[in-house]
Amino acid sequence: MAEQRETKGKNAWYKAVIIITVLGITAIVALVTTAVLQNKPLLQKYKYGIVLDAGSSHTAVYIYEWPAEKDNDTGRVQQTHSCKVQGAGISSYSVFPGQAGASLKSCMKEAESLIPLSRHLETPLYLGATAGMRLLRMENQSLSDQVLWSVEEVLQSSPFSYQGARIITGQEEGAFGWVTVNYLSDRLKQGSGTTGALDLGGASTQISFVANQDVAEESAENAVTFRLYGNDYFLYTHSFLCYGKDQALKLALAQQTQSGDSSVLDPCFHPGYSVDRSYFSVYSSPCVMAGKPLVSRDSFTHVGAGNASLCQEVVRRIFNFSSCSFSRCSFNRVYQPPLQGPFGAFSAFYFVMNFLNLTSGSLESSREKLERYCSRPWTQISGSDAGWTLGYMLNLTNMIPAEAPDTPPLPHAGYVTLLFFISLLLFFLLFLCFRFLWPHRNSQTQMI
Ligand SMILES: O=P(O)(O)OP(=O)(O)OP(=O)(O)OC[C@H]1O[C@@H](n2cnc3c(O)ncnc32)[C@H](O)[C@@H]1O
Ligand SMILES: [Ca+2]
Repeated sequence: MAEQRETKGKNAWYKAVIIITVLGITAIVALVTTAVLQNKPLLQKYKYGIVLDAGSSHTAVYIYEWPAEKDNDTGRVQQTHSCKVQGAGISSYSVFPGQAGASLKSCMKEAESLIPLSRHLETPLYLGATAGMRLLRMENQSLSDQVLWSVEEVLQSSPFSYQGARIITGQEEGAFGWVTVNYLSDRLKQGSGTTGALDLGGASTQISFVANQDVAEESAENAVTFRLYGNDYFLYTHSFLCYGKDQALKLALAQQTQSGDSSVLDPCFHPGYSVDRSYFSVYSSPCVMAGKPLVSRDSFTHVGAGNASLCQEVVRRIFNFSSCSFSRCSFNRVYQPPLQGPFGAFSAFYFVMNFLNLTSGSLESSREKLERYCSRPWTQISGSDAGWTLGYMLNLTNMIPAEAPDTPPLPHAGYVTLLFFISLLLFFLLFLCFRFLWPHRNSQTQMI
C-alpha cells in the first residue's frame, strides 16, 4: 500500500517536473522571441527635403533623404540625387526675368518623379541664391526681385511644401558650408576636432573655421555660434564677394586692359588662346571699380601667353594687402584670426585640383599657396556634394539637435542576450529547487 502510494507520488512528481520543464522552455522561447520581434527593424521609410542652390554660374537641385522615424535625432541625412539646371545662373536672366523660373522646371519634374507621391506634400522645398544674385541686387534691386518672383512662382506651383526663395547672406553661405563638411565627416557627433571650410564659387569665396571666442569682440560680423549635439562652436566666417573664380578673372582682366591697347597678352591663358572681348563684358560687373579705358573701340583681343609665374603676379595684384585696421587681416582690410586645423576645400577648389589630378597623393608638386589653402586634399564623402545646401536644410528643419540625444544603456543585441541568460538562470534555479526538494518530499511520503 505504502509502495503504491510512493509510486503514485513519484509519478505525480515526474509529471510536475516535465510540465514545469516544458512550461519553462516555452516561457524562455516566448520571452526571447518577443524581445527579438519587438525591436525587429521595420521596413525603412524615408522623409525628403529639397534645396535649390542658385549660384552665380548655375543652379543645382539637391534632394536629401533621412529615415522617417529618426529625424531630429540620430537619422543620417543623405543626398540621394542632384540635378543640374540647364543654362546659366538665375541672375543671368535679368534681361528676361520671367524665364528664370522656367529654367527650373525640368529639374523640378525630375524631383517629383523621384520622391514618393505620398511624401510630396510634406517635403520642404527651399531656394537659396548666392553671389550672382547679391551682385544683381547691388546693380538693380527691382530686377533681382523680379527674378526671385519668377522662381517663386514655379516653386509654389510644385506639389512640395515650398518654404521660400531668398538671397542668403555670405555669412550663412560660409557657416552652412562649414556645417555640411563637418556633418558629412561625422565630426559634429563625435565632438572631436572640426575641419575648416573653403568654398570657391563663381562670384564669391567663403572661408570658415573654428576660432577663439574673441572673434566676436574684434569683428562681430565675422562671428557665428552654433550649439550642435551638445557642443558649442565659435566660428570665424567671411565671404569675399567678387573673389569667386569668374569675377576674379574679370578683376584681373580689368587691371590688364587699363592701358587701352588693342590686344592684351594675358599670362593666365594658354598660348594660342585668342578671343575678341567687349570692354562691356569686363567693366559692366559691379565688382570692377576701375573705369573703362578712354578709347574709342568697344573691344580688345584677349591673347594667351601661358606663363604661370607671371600669372601669379597678375592674380596677386587683385588682392590688397596694404593696410589693416584689425590685429590681423587676410586681404582687402578684412579681419581674419590665425588659421586653425585642417581644411576641406570644395567647389572650384575641388574642380581645379581634380582637373590637375591633385586631389589625392602628395601636394608637394603644387605651389606653396595651394599647399597652404589645401593642406588636406578634399575628396567627396558619402556621395554628397559639399556646399552650403545640406547645412542650410539641416538648420531650417532642425535636423541637428542642440543637445546630444540620449542613448539606451544597452544596445538591442545586448538586451536580448541578457534577457536570455537571466531566463535560463531562473529556470535552472527553479529546476534545482525541485531537484533538492525531492528527497525531503520522499521522506515525508514514507513517514505517513
Ligand atoms: O557660389 P557662387 O559664387 O554663387 O557661384 P556658383 O555656386 O555658381 O559656383 P560653383 O561653385 O558652381 O562654380 C565655381 C566655378 O567653377 C566652375 N565650375 C562649376 N562646375 C564645374 C565643373 O564640374 N568642372 C569645372 N568647373 C566647374 C564654374 O563655372 C565657376 O567658375
Ligand atoms: Ca556656390
